[in-house]
Amino acid sequence: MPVTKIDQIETLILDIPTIRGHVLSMATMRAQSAVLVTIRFSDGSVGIGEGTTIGGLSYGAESPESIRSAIDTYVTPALTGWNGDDVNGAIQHIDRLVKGNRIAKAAVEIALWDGLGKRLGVPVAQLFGGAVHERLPVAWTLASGNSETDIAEALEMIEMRRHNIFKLKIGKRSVAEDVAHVARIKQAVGAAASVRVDVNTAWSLQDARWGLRGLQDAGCELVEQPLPARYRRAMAELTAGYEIAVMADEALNGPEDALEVAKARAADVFAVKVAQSGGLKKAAEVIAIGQAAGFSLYGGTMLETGLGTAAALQLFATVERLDWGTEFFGPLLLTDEILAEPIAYRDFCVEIPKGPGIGATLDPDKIRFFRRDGGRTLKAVAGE
Ligand SMILES: O=C(O)C[C@H]1C=CC(=O)O1
Ligand SMILES: [Mn+2]
Repeated sequence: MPVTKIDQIETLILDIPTIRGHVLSMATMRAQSAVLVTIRFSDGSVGIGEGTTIGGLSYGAESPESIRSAIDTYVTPALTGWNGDDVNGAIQHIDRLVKGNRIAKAAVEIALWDGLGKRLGVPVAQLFGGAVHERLPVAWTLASGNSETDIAEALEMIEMRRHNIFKLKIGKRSVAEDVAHVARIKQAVGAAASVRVDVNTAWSLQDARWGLRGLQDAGCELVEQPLPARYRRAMAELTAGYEIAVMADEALNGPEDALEVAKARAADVFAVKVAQSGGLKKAAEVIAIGQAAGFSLYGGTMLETGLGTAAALQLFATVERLDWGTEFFGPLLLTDEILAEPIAYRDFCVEIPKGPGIGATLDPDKIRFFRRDGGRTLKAVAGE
């Protein structure tokens, strides 16, 4: 049988508005920008992948533009002509040629797994040993910037049975204001929901000591990345010092970071993100390190569209225990769906898409409409 080669790798940026302003400590999102990767193979098969970050360069070291340019300039020439079935060889080759740029690598790797799964007629979960879940619990992020709006949103989500886990984005206001905001929301939802917060690295150790004490007294169950990613010793101090669970997010850029965080006991929980880990395989390694070191796990998102979300679901469907559930709600934050068949959310869970590859098919009209080079301006996309 002839080898199935990588013929072409195409990239484009999609700008899709969010349903409301998403207020994070480092940026307010009004649109999400996703890099879509399409790999065409010599047998006519196609694989798709997504590389997405949050708030331009305000979340991490990669931007939509840098993701696209890293792929076009360095990854594509190195992989053109490569055996498309040799996903491991392709990943290792790129790792030797390109340092960092984990989100760019993840986008290409997802498209490679998708192509392989489609050619074999199996879901990507099968390539990782098989799914052990059909659905996973899914959180929603309350980040309108206003307590009353957040409360109304939370109550509506509980009523619809769509979410009963809420992650509140804090760190923009003073610690005292944030704690009061969290307490108001927890009081409003009561025992019907789990309330957690994400500080996105905004606090100093001093802020965090007051913050964690106040949050746990308010009934908040978990605090995500209160301190900058490099502050492992201070994160370890917080982890040991309070009952509230501490979760590492920005600190986890791949398996090497996972090992360091584990060694330092610099969290209780790993938020595992496919993009930040550098792909599905690397995310599986982060998960393995977390499990081996006795950490709890959580499926994290970069607020990907349905495409990146479907890819993540393929991996997390294979994980035995996700004690803190997942936050794979990205498509629900966007005004429009780019998949021909949307990912299903019901009974407080997200369902693992079925079908070969990552289980996602694009709606070509939506891609045409939202592509950045389609002639529309970012401001028009955001409805300004
Ligand atoms: O975890 C983050 O920092 C990013 C993200 C995940 C959910 C959300 O609302 O923002
Ligand atoms: Mn986070």
